[in-house]
Amino acid sequence: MTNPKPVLEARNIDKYFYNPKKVQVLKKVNFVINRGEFVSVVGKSGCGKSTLLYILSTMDTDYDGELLIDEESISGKPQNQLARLRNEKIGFVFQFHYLLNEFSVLENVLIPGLKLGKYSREELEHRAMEKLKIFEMEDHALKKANQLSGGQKQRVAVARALINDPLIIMGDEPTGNLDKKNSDIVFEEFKKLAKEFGQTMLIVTHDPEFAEGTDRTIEMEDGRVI
Ligand SMILES: Nc1ncnc2c1ncn2[C@@H]1O[C@H](COP(=O)(O)OP(=O)(O)OP(=O)(O)O)[C@@H](O)[C@H]1O
Repeated sequence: MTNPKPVLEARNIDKYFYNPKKVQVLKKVNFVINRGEFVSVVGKSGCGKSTLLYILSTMDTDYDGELLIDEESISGKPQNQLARLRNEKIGFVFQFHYLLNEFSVLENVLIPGLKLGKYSREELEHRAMEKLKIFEMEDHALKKANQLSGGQKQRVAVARALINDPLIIMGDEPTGNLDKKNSDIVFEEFKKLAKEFGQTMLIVTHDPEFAEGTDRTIEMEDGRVI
């Protein structure tokens, strides 16, 4: 067995909100996600899951403790460096797909690639088609995003998250807005990414079935990992 390689590490993360009283919503959160792990984060509404994901995804920098991505401490880095790191290393899938309706499926998938600027437009189109194929969406590539069903849109959102070959995919309730049938389909796609591609993923979910299908579950209660 090769040694596990840490992709994401939270060390003693504390987070406070002032509304207007000071409230601590994350309390000494510690964990490591290793390469190839498919991990879910569960816990009751209000326990701090979204707050944690916001910090882990480098979008919220106002916390105490340390965050390491790819074995590098990123706490205290300037915003422009964080933006680049996010684009390069993290793929996002949210509850709502956030596709641009007036753009084609193909364009939606390649946009984060254009932003990163590592590949030419031609290469990106090729890569985008490859990602769409994983989810059997390649035949829809030239449709406008608003011509797709909810489940199809979310599959495109997952393909988009993969365009820059991220180190880790983070999801906030990626099946939360879908009916049972579509949520099952999207969940199967996540499982396929884990099994066939060894993609590292950290997914916040309310769905116990989804959590059960992941390699490991991080359970939160009142701002702590239990
Ligand atoms: N911007 C904010 N200002 C003040 N308090 C906040 C803010 N955002 C979240 N909170 C509080 O922080 C706590 C954790 O919220 P968070 O959204 O992280 O919970 P969650 O576990 O993701 O909940 P849910 O499952 O309902 O999405 C809650 O008590 C919430 O009211």
